[in-house]
Amino acid sequence: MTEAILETRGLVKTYGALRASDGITLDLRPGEIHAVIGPNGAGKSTMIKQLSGNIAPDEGTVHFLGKDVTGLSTMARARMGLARTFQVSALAMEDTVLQNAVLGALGATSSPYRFFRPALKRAELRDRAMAALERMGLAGHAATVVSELSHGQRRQLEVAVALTLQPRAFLMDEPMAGLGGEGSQQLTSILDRLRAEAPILLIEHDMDAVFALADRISVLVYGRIVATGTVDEIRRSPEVRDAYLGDAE
Ligand SMILES: Nc1ncnc2c1ncn2[C@@H]1O[C@H](COP(=O)(O)OP(=O)(O)OP(=O)(O)O)[C@@H](O)[C@H]1O
Repeated sequence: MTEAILETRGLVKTYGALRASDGITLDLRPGEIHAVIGPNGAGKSTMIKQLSGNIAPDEGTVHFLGKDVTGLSTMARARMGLARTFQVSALAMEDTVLQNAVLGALGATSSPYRFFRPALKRAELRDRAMAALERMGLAGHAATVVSELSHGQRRQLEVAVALTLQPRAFLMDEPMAGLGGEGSQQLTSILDRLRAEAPILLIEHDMDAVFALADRISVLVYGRIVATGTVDEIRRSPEVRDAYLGDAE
């Protein structure tokens, strides 16, 4: 079996009597998009926060690149190459596209004295930032202030900022939210290409995007994974239809 890039085993997170994560075991393999779907309140965000390190599980482990990272901070995981995007837009709206990308690249450097680096190093950061912008088709907007970008372009910039981290895996929480049809189609084709760079764990309500992109889908209901399979397997599963898809098709 291919070795997983990211893996959870038996994650449990409780809030009072509520088991928001109830023994979640799943993995993310090289080159894939693994989508996690489920009704509102199923525990998708709680799960992804445990993967990124924003909250600690009560039980269970998270392994990234073969290392147990359960006790590591979000920053330590990010420096290992775990990139989280889209939960809350972290862009500086009054700065330019390039300034945002440079800040992202700066965040990826590990020295605590990074703000005192000589100008020469800054040129490296700038090059890395420009390369990421070029790959997202934003090089022509490098000098544009972020608040002037369209919604879809901001999402592209968020991906570019994540790319400056030279990520080994992406965690994406509802990237299609708030995008119109054209915007989600554009982002869908970007994510489609991005999986070759690093696999993507994708939480998404837009089922068109999920069915178009996912190599595997896991269905989360009341904090438990009730099924994992290919798009066809999940579409055909009566259990999944009952639990989640309902009248979606
Ligand atoms: N900090 C918290 N304190 C108490 N309860 C919480 C907390 N965070 C989440 N919950 C509860 O845990 C459950 C799972 O929430 P979570 O946000 O993970 O679900 P979700 O699947 O991401 O939902 P949505 O699709 O609506 O974003 C919900 O019942 C929620 O009310």
